[in-house]
Amino acid sequence: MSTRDILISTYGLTKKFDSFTAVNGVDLDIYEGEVLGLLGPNGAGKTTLISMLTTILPPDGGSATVCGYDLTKESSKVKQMVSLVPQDLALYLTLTAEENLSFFANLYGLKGREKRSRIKEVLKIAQLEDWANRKVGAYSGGMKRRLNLAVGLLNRPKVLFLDEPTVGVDPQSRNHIFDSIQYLVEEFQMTVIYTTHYMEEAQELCDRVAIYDKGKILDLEETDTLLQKYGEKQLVLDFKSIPDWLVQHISSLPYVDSHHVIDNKLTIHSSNLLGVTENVLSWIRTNQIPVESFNVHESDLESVFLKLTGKKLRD
Ligand SMILES: Nc1ncnc2c1ncn2[C@@H]1O[C@H](COP(=O)(O)OP(=O)(O)OP(=O)(O)O)[C@@H](O)[C@H]1O
Repeated sequence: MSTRDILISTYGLTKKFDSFTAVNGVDLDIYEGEVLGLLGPNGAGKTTLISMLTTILPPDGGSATVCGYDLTKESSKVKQMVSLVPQDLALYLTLTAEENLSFFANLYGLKGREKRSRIKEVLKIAQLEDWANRKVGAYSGGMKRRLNLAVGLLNRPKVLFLDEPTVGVDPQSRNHIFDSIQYLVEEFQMTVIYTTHYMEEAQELCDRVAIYDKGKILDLEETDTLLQKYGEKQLVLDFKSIPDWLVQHISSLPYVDSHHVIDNKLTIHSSNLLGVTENVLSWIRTNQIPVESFNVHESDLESVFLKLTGKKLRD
């Protein structure tokens, strides 16, 4: 349990579109200065949840506080504390990055020296200083996303919501986005809520990950804890053909928790991947059973998601 301050709390937060419930009674505490991953497939309701927390959509049920302010009764205060970097790009392609930022800075009421220094600051964070005077139409998809992030930082939010910021982004820009997030947390103790359906990103970037599906949080823990609770480590062996006696004997070997056979592929689950691999391979060698190939799979958030929902993240 963290001793850090809770910055956002939701209680039964709900959003419906006609008879369809997109967010279904979400209870959630988010700590100050953490990067929280909201990991779920397309259509899980991630955008809808963060749209409510940034006052873009009104909830239909439940309640929430953001930075101590009530989400519905004090929505204008909440608005000053948060920023949402949306999936869709809201940029003017015929203007330069600096002109785009100037336009959005005006909307935030920034003026004069403060406006100029804020624009400089966000261009630096997004690592776009060298491109500041180029028309955005000439930018790559990844650079546009970084500029979108820069726009979202103009009001120096306490809480930054990033909605799938790396979809369709080249690896270099993805790394820039990750660097920017780490800088924001270290330099400004910013709280970041990061939605994604890429488990590698959640695993790499986030302090805690909420496994989210069908508008519900199924579990929320540090990544390592999720992996320990639900992760499956597997040894997969491919044979030309599998003798029945082999399958019958395999469960009696040390560290074999469970196993199954599909076609000529034997999958063994174990909490001790090294132990099971040594034992199974040694037994197979002793019995001179020809193996076509073998693979070991460490547990990852994909297997956590599979365990909790019965389906893959990107079906
Ligand atoms: N304005 C709307 N009217 C009706 N249904 C909506 C609306 N907005 C979202 N939905 C539905 O709510 C569900 C959740 O959508 P949401 O965009 O929140 O999911 P998501 O997890 O962010 O996925 P994606 O990454 O695909 O956007 C989807 O089934 C979507 O079709």
